[in-house]
Amino acid sequence: MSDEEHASAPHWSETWRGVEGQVPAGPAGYGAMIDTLRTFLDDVAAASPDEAIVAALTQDMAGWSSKLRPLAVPEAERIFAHRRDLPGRGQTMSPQLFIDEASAESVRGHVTFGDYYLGGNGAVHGGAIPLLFDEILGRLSNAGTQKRSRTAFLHVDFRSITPIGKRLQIRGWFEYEEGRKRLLKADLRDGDTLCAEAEGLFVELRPGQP
Ligand SMILES: CCCCCCCCCCCC(=O)SCCNC(=O)CCNC(=O)[C@H](O)C(C)(C)COP(=O)(O)OP(=O)(O)OC[C@H]1O[C@@H](n2cnc3c(N)ncnc32)[C@H](O)[C@@H]1OP(=O)(O)O
Repeated sequence: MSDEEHASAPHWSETWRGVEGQVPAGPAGYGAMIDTLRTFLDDVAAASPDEAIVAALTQDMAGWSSKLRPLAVPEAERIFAHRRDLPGRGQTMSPQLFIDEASAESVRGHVTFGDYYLGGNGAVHGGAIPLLFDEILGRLSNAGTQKRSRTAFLHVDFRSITPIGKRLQIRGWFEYEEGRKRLLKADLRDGDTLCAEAEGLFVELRPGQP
């Protein structure tokens, strides 16, 4: 999918676009590069390569690292994880989250964990699921306000295995706000099956707090 198609696809609602503000300009094709990287990581995880492939791949990857290293920039100028117009914010640490509907109070989306996120026996790794919840609730907590917050705690209950390779539904919503504290909840479902649910406390940062 091209960057232009990403931008017009219904994965990122106009509502969140409005409340999250501007996204950094990046080179054309950045989203497609990240998609390719995701597919690559899934392929690496699923493959059993021979010695020749391992040697060639190691050399190719080292070559790309030496091209990228001199291009490193300070955090504020980075594109990776800052492209909020792309599913998964243009990063590969957590799975590609598609936002289907969002407001300042709630969000609904879908996600498919690739082979890269496998824990064992077809189930998603138990550390990847809190990452997804932190991502969706962290964004929701900050949607609609200039007052940024950080996760103080994130409680996750794993209710049944989360399958690899299936399109799953995720929801997040505000429970209440009390002073600087914002309590949010989320759940992750495979059709009618509840896979996991989360409760997170997000605390609004004071001026100057990192
Ligand atoms: C392009 C980018 C896109 C952006 C898109 C980004 C999406 C991803 C977002 C991910 C967000 C993250 O993962 S953030 C990274 C992970 N989180 C962190 O690193 C946070 C580390 N912790 C901290 O910095 C701090 O502990 C804070 C900010 C959370 C709170 O410290 P503080 O500001 O000094 O506040 P403090 O006075 O202690 O607490 C305020 C109130 O909250 C309560 N409180 C505080 N912590 C807790 C706690 N763990 N459990 C219960 N209650 C707590 C206190 O009792 C108090 O209640 P009362 O007495 O007032 O009733």
